[in-house]
Amino acid sequence: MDNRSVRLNKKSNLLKLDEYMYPLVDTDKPNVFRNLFPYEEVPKIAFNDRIVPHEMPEDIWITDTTFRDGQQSRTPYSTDQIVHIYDAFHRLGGPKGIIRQCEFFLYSKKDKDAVYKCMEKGYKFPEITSWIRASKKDFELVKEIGLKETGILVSCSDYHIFYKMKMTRKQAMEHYLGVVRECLETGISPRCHLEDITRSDIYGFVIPFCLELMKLKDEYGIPVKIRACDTMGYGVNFPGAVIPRSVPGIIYGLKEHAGVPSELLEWHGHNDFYKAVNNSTTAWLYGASAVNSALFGIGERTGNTPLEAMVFEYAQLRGTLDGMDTTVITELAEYYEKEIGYHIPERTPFVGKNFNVTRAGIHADGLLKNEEIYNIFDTDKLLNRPVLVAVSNTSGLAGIAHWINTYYRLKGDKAVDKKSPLVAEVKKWVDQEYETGRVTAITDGELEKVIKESSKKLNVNLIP
Ligand SMILES: CC(C)C(=O)C(=O)O
Repeated sequence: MDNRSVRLNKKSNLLKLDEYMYPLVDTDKPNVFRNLFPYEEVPKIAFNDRIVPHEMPEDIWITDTTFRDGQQSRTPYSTDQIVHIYDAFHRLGGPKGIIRQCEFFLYSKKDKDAVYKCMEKGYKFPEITSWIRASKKDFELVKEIGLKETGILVSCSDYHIFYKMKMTRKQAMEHYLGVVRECLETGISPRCHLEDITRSDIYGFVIPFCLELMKLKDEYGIPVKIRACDTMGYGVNFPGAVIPRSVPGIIYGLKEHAGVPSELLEWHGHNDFYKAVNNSTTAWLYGASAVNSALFGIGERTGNTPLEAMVFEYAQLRGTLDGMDTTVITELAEYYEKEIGYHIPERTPFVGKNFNVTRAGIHADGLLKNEEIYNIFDTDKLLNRPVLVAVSNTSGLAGIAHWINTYYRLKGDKAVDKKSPLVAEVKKWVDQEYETGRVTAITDGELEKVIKESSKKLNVNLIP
């Protein structure tokens, strides 16, 4: 006789044997997956060829950690800067709140001031949420400020449990459940940050732990969120890769075996292996409603999933921007460069100075005939960034005129053409440069200088 109990799978409406109820596997020694992470060698990606089905939730959204993970890795923002960026996120995310939440530290007076000032805006989105030390006093503080949810660190790999916390899995789980219960007792919804999930024992620790968390959710009738943190960027999205590195495998396990509903499931990625964006999109595709990100990817070490990238991933997967105003991304990039003094690397997609600049003569020639040939989309319309053709020995008068018009945003009767004396003067300088043996590209700064000098010489005032 088979004594295992049965439970209803809400999705398929079929009764399933509780063989999928995973007990905690307490161990004496940490499982550090030496086969995948030999430390003195490059980590390995192994396959078992188990294929996980796609299951993108009906609603997906982006959450932001610019003021938490982002700030951890750079000079803190001033209160005014935080309020400015929060305001921009509100406009960028649009009325449907695709940028759903922003998380804030609550440690210092400055942190709290920023929260109060952002709350004063009265915006529905992004919701303001917090990150605190997991203590009763701090839960009370969250409540006092008037927030509904807080992040709590529940590191889940044996690297953290054994080496950092010096605990066993059982002790760690009991400790975390006690903290989560305390949080729920205060009436605050906990967001459990499962740090280092891509090096953790998914079926021996993560799933049994999340099953307990879901029980607490039901007991208190308060949402308990699971944030799967790929702390070291080890996650991969290749079909058939093994857990704990497989993003589809982790999301599948959390949903199907721990019973975490999509709307309580969030992915938090890091970019150590250049995979942050793809892994986050993969988390959406396999059933997490939320992906956590930071503006321009600014976060610990190589950074987090860039928020602006997920805006464009959203639009590509959904076929609509759903009310997001993408031109705010360009405003934010200018604000970072001019007001915050943060230099965005030139080749950064969507925001770098050169992201839509064509340099090669042959490409520039195509672009001048029809910009769609070498531009990813209408970057002028969507990002307020007209496509730019860099000036070189092959530019010709038309290329130089195009550069001047786009760089200085001259339109209509203000625009110059190839008959303009200013254009001829600049071309004279460019030709001289290459005739005297120059082999490098001409920079924007050099052109600005020549244009300024030529305008003065010709006594024209075309440039704003
Ligand atoms: C500290 C934790 C929550 C984190 O940000 C991460 O795992 O990346």
